Amino acid sequence: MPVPRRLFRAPSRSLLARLAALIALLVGALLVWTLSTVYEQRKLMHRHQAERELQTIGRLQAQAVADWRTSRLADANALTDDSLFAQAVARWQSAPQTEHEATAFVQERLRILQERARYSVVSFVAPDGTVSMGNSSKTVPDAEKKALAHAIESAAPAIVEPRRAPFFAFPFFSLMAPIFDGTRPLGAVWLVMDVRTSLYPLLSPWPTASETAESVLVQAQGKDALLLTPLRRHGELETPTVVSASDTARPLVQAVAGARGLLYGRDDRNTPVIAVVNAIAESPWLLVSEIEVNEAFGEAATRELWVLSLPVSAAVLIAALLLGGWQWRARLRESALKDKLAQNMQWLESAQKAALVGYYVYERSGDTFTLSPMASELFGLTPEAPVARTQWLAQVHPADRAQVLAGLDEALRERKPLRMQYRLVDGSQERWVDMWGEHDAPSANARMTGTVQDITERQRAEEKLGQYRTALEALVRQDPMTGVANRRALTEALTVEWQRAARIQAPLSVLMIDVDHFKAFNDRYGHLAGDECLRKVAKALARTVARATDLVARYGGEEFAVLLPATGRAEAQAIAEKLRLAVRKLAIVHAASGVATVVTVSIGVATAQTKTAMRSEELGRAGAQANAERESLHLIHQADQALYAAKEGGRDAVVAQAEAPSSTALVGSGAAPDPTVSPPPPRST
Ligand SMILES: Nc1nc2c(ncn2[C@@H]2O[C@H](COP(=O)(O)OP(=O)(O)OP(=O)(O)O)[C@@H](O)[C@H]2O)c(=O)[nH]1
Repeated sequence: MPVPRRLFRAPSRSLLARLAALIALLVGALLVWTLSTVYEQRKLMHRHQAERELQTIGRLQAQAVADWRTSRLADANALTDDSLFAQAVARWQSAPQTEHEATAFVQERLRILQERARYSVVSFVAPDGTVSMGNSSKTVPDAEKKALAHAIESAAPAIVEPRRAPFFAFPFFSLMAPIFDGTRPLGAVWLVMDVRTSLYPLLSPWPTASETAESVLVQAQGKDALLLTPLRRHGELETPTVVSASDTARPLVQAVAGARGLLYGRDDRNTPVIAVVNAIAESPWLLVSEIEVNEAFGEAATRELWVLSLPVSAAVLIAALLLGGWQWRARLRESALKDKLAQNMQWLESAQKAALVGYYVYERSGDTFTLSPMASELFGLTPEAPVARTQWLAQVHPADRAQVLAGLDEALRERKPLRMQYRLVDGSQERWVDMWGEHDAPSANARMTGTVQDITERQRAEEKLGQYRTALEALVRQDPMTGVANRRALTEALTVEWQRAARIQAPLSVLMIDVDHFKAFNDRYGHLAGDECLRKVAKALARTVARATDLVARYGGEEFAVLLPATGRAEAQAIAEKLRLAVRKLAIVHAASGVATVVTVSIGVATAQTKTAMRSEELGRAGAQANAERESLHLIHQADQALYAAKEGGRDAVVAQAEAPSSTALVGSGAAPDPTVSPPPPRST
């Protein structure tokens, strides 16, 4: 029955593996995309956070600087607005030698101011710039002189921006607080503050221990930026430091140019920085707070990268573990399969040994056989080494070699399955093998694989069985008492011979032989003697018929029949006569016979002149068989009638059936021709 084709075919393993790889790739890409998006968002968040922090710091520092500056101005204003102090100064100036009280008052006031507000220098400076009181006695520097003049002129404190000057060993910030006696300028109080301990600390507080964050105060000098406080990396300002306006990338320059708030730029080392610019209220100062971009959120970005790479690493680790596990499982399965295969091979080997079956591979390219151990044992060759065709052929029985070689060549040439049985030479013995072979799929190097089985025992058993069968068949067709053929054998043989005779248009004769007065013989000599008599008669008959194709049969009781193929009427009669005489010659005493003193036989002869072969063929195979059986019986009947006539004629005689008036009457119609003698009366028994 044809196997129905499956509508759905299970996908192959390689397709599944490719699909899994594609899905893994897509999942990986999605994961990377998600993580990179999250990373970018978090990076932005950190940037905003850093920017906010910087803005807050800048604002706080600017406020502190503004407060500081306001305080200084407040101190100066307080002096300028202090009329008592101005009067005391006026008195002191008018009579410095005598106005001790005024002098002391001025000195005390200045001392208190210095100690309270921690000024480095608090001196009174005459309008010409000479320090006339306090812990200095020199002329103030030029900048202070200018400020003094400006302060007197504007009647308000004047500021000299922070700087370093040879007058002091430290960078300082100074104010000139003008003192007036009414409208007359008396001079000014010079307030000097060491900015290292007062102003600088206001610029240094950062919430984190930053390495690159710094704040610097700048002031416009034309279009350039003048540094009022030092850059952290550059140390103390020894000389006025000016950053050129051409250096537009620097936040300091951008601040001077008017930029405020948050901006990005590069520092003097061209390192990207983020800066915030705050103007100091009521002053020309600008506070620029900056930090390297990398420090502001580079680390956070790196940290984020690390954090976000964790899921990726975990995924990769899990994937690696899964892959490893899968590989491990595959290895285990492979090893289990190998064990199973080895076991199966062992079983196969054992089964092959038990069944005496081996297998082989025949490589056409090299004309070699590779034999399994069992096959090698069968052929008596070395196992597992390729065997040349000639070597293999040498093991085949010489009588079978040509046929075996032709069979193999034909199978190879016509790509047919191989099937042959042949003998092998096994020392002095012969062994039979059954060899099967199938071709592999078409390829350049044609291969044939197959089995070879030792069938010697089977062959022997079959031979024996054949012998038994033949013997049995002979027994079935043999009369056990006399040893000649029985009635069944006669009937079969007669049908066959009749057909042959009809085919070759040869005559066929049948003799019916009956022992005369055998009842009387039995009665006289007993049944055992009767049996012996029958055996002797049968032997005599069998001995007397000449040809191998003649068949002597015991038809029943004391009656025998002889089938004489290709024997005409006259010849049959002659043979019948010889048989009759042969029985007589036995000389078996029969005192009770009314015919003779010895046992005699009567013989009826019937001959079929088969001119009807054509007609028989026309009947067809089954019809011819039935016709043959019918005509055979008819022939026997005719012989029997002739025998009857012989008995009637006095016994110990041969009577032939009468010549047939026409051949058709004999074979086709079933109507029996008349015998030469008139119909005999029933035989006496
Ligand atoms: N001993 C012995 N007798 C047999 C055997 N078969 C048949 N008979 C006997 O053969 C005898 C045949 O007798 P009948 O048929 O009357 O014929 P007949 O006495 O031979 O007389 P005719 O045939 O007329 O000459 C019978 O008595 C049978 O019992 C056998 O196998 N052995």
